[in-house]
Amino acid sequence: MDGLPFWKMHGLGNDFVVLDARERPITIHPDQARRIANRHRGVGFDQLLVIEPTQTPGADVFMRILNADGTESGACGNGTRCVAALVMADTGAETLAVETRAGLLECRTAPGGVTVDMGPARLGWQDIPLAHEADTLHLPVSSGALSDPVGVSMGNPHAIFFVPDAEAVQIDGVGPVLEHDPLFPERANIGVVQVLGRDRLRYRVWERGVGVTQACGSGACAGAVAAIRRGLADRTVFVVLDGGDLLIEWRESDGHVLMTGPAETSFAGILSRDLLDAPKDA
Ligand SMILES: N[C@@H](CCC[C@H](N)C(=O)O)C(=O)O
Repeated sequence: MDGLPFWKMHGLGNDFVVLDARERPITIHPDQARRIANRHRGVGFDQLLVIEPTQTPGADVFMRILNADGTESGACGNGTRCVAALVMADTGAETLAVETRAGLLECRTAPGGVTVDMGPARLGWQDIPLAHEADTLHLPVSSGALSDPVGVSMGNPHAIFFVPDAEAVQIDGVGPVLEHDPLFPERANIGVVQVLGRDRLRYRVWERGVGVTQACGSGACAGAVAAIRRGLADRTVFVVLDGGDLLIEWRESDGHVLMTGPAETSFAGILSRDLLDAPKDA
């Protein structure tokens, strides 16, 4: 395979390699994704995003999402803002419909970035999914000082633990244990939330398939939904992540979650052939 042009983008430090497969198909094997994700020998990313054509009525592009460990996810909030910003800058449009495995996401330019309608928060135990029936407002899972989380699917699985001090949680210790808990057959993104006020939440994350990241857009949505379900926050909240703030609204009329935040391009480059050569675990 020849070298491939890419963009390096990020949303609040959650960083992406973005590939454009609209004109020419691009298949990335998990082993290739892991090589590109390597921050010493590759380019480094939290997620690899592939923009693909779509036949779905109403959709402008399809976005494939690969984690740094090569696994695929249904949702990536920060990545959706970045892909939307990139394509909208290219076409001059102010709106874009991005199809993902989790559904069609309407995006529009907003002051300081992009607003994404992340679709409805899904709250059934099969939606997360869980290994067995359980109340998603009080999941029966714990590790160390973390217990009694709320389960939310934003198209990908999230467990949100409420804590008195988010900074005190050793997220890289407890995160991998909880990510692989048998309650989560597809593993889960693990978030801790400290309520700073009814309109302000502090959120830290251990991302499924990645580890600690500076920000997780779908996780910020899940954190807001969890806090609202528990009666701890209003319908519109700022979520404070390591990389900055996102504005999240859980709309009462249709249950959709709206996320607003920045999307930035760091640089453009070419993925070298050695990163793309025949997959080692094909
Ligand atoms: N960083 C993303 C979430 C990416 C996917 C996640 N790690 C998963 O496996 O579900 C975001 O901004 O939402």
